[in-house]
Amino acid sequence: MSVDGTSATTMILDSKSGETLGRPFLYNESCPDALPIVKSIAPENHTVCLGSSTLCKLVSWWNSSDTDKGSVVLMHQADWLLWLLHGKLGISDYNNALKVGYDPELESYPSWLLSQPYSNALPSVIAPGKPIGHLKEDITQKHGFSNDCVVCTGTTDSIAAFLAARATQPGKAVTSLGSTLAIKLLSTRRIEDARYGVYSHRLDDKWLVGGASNTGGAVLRQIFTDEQLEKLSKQIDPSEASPLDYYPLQTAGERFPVADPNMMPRLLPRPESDVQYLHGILESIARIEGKAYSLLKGMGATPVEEVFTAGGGSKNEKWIKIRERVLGVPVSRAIQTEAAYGAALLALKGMEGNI
Ligand SMILES: Nc1ncnc2c1ncn2[C@@H]1O[C@H](COP(=O)(O)OP(=O)(O)O)[C@@H](O)[C@H]1O
Ligand SMILES: O=C(CO)[C@H](O)[C@H](O)COP(=O)(O)O
Repeated sequence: MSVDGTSATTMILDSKSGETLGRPFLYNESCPDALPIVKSIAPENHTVCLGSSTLCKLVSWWNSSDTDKGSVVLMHQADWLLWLLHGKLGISDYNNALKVGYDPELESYPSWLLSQPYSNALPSVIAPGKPIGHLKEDITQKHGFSNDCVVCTGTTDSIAAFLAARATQPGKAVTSLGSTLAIKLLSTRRIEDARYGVYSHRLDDKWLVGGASNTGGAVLRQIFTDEQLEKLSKQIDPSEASPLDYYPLQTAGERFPVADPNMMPRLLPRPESDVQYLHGILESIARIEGKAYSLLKGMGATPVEEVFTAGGGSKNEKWIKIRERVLGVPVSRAIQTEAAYGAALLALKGMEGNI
């Protein structure tokens, strides 16, 4: 069994009682108060040098909480859910731990992080899909699971979506069109630059390069119901380029392909026709996606050759055609569009490798 969760969704717990110390920090939440401190200890433009990084959330909590800090542990959303299943506190994977500063190439935390006063709060890190232990007995009995059910380390939601798409060759990519737009491009070369919200996750001996924008389905849901999206999309001609130019965001702040905490949403002027309005929004999100893939190519990543689509937006065939026109490469719906399918494949891989 394994779990995927939104990257950088962060919880601080008492490492003795397991009680949470304060509220969780959500994946797209920014802690600008901590950014100057993090930039002063990390290498220039390192992945953690984003206000929404897990390390910024840890530093912000550490410097603002009056809680006794003698026994605290940081956990990510997936780590915490898995802990409820296996009962071993403080274990993470090198995908979820990337944004707190773990180096998946060195397979360790860097010295500039281990020398910090909060380094004892950092979780131990193993590869995704590695067995941690059996399900807790109360869980097994309550839910009728087999006694030999093993819980494995997890990953982040957009990496799980990539795994679900079963893309294995460099140049293949998965765009997750969920609440947000998250991009994962399989590359032989690792790249990162916090100025653009670009980072690389390790996938065995290759790199999943990309980032996560704050644009995406959550903006659509603010304006249209899913039923309206389906009805209005049927009336869109995807071969026609929309003249409308938006930057669809729910609130101020963008993470990728531009890291700007002050970027304002742009969703006006609104035309009379809802069909034209939706067309403009879908096309504008496609342009952001295209800018992201061009940025990754310009930074030296393997150029994108084909894009598979995951998430709720993958059901929109007209949007897929708009994106194919804007990106200039084949775009299709992934064979499995649910990230959870990728988490299941990770658990299967973990068990096959350990039987
Ligand atoms: N027909 C559609 N066209 C475009 N987007 C859609 C359509 N139906 C649902 N969505 C979008 O899919 C999103 C939900 O996708 P999902 O992958 O479940 O998101 P998440 O897991 O990030 O919450 C919603 O924000 C919604 O706007
Ligand atoms: O936007 C998000 C969720 O919708 C997360 O940031 C997403 O997990 C992307 O992060 P990562 O690239 O580390 O998987």
